[in-house]
Amino acid sequence: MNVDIGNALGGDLGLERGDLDTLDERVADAHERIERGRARSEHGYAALNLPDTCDPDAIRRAADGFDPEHLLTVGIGGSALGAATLTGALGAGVDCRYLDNVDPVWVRAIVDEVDLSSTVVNVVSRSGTTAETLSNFLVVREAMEAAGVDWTERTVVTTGTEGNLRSMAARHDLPALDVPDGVPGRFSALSTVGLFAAEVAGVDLDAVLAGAADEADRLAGSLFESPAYAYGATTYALAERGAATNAVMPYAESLERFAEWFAQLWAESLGKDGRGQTPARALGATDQHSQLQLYRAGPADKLVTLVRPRESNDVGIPETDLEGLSYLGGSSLGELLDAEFRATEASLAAAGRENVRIEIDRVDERGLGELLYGMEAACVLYGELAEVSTFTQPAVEWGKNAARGLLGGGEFSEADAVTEKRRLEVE
Ligand SMILES: O=P(O)(O)OC[C@H]1O[C@H](O)[C@H](O)[C@@H](O)[C@@H]1O
Repeated sequence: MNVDIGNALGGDLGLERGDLDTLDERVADAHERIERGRARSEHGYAALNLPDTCDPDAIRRAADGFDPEHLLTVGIGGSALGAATLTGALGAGVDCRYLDNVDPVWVRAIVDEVDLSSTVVNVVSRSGTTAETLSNFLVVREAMEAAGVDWTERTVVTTGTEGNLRSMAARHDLPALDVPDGVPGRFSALSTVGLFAAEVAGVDLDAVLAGAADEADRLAGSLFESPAYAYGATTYALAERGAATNAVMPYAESLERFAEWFAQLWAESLGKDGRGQTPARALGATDQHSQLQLYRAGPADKLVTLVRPRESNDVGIPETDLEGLSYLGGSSLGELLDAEFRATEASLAAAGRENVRIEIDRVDERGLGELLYGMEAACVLYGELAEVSTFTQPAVEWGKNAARGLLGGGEFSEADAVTEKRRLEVE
């Protein structure tokens, strides 16, 4: 992964090279703290050891013998987005669907659409208690029974060492993968959680982990020596100067889910104590024709993160004698995309709007391993610099408790707030 922070300097928010030189002393301290956490496998920091600790053979064993047409991953948040990112970018072999919402119309449509007799279901929940995931799984299980499909033959469970799902796996003798200790959901893409779906979809897990390991080897005590830390430190420094939003804009359709995964990582990890940076999702070149207006000419409170592969397959643009379009003929869609990318980057910089360029060589296993690991390490560094508790999500838990209380799942004081809702209705 290559990170170019040149356009983060000298813009409207006033970040200069000297500021980064000063910040670098704090990066050195933060790096030491991170390395200490990794050495002791502390909660959260353990995620940065996954390139070494993840056992791809265990994942391959769990997937062995399945050759499905469809893979239905039932999970939400960190239990779906890592897998969705990897299979969205790399998994061409199998139709991968993610039941990560409980919209009844949508769930019913998916369950009706797939051939359940040729589907593998991976139910994923670290806690084993997430209402959306368990409810969706019960719906899928019932649909399989109704279709005469033995769900116990087609279900793989990924969960913690205890909880409802673990007991169900034991009761029905289902293949079960462990969510590793100390790895929060949004940092679990490079574990059993993200990699089972990838394996079923034909992704080379060793190459993903090798890419991640390369990025891990590049963590160092200076932001100028580590691409991941360059990104983490720069985003932090810009946020401190008013970059309240970080718009992540991959220039590859296959990386669209990456922006979604990044949004959870950044929002849930860093949105604490009145601090944080709002992740926005954009896609190049499509969103040049919509959101870019705001990014270039709206409030100067944003950073745009442009992400792209350096190489990809290309499609030639046929010659045309249509007036005014002949310049396109003989060129290619790849050249057009590249020109759009560089033009957007320059247009933001010319308007004083900070942007960062992140590149991987290709959208392949190694590139995705580098990118996912690099962003996780960047996030952990940002959290250290901002002094927030990166690996917790109390605000999310509050909402979960309130919903559970409303559904009669126990006494939760948070549910009381629902009845106290302020109203000012206009009809
Ligand atoms: O894996 P689970 O325990 O089902 O959790 C799934 C998701 O639920 C919560 O809302 C957390 O905030 C997320 O970080 C987590 O990824």
